[in-house]
Amino acid sequence: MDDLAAKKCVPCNSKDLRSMNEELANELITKVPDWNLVNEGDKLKLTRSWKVKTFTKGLEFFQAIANVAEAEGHHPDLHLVGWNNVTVEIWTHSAGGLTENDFILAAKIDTLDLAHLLRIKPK
Ligand SMILES: C[C@H](O)[C@H](O)[C@H]1CNC2=NC(N)=NC(=O)C2=N1
Repeated sequence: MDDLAAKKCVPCNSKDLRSMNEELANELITKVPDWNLVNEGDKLKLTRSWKVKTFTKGLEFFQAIANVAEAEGHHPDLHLVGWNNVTVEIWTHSAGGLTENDFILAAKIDTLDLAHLLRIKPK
């Protein structure tokens, strides 16, 4: 399975875009091991959480992700809770579940250098 981060998302309005089954999702999640595969009432999603240094750095974090999403035409759900807790959820709304687009977006987000925005976990 080639490098997901090097791939391009396909338009979500293509008629043959179908959500994948859990078996394939369990295979693909190994390519983005820092993400969680969650099943929310039979809808599969990818999620990942971070702690940011400040509320405004959380917004910078969102902007960096938004730039990737806009370039791909594929968008995550962004949550900033309790001023410094960021959670990103990714799924394909038009397919009602997961498609390869979601894993591509997650892999591209993982290539971003956002360490300067994050609270370093105490060892
Ligand atoms: C026309 C365009 O492809 C759609 O509106 C896109 C925009 N971004 C999207 N992002 C996600 N995550 N799911 C979608 O179904 C979706 N649809």
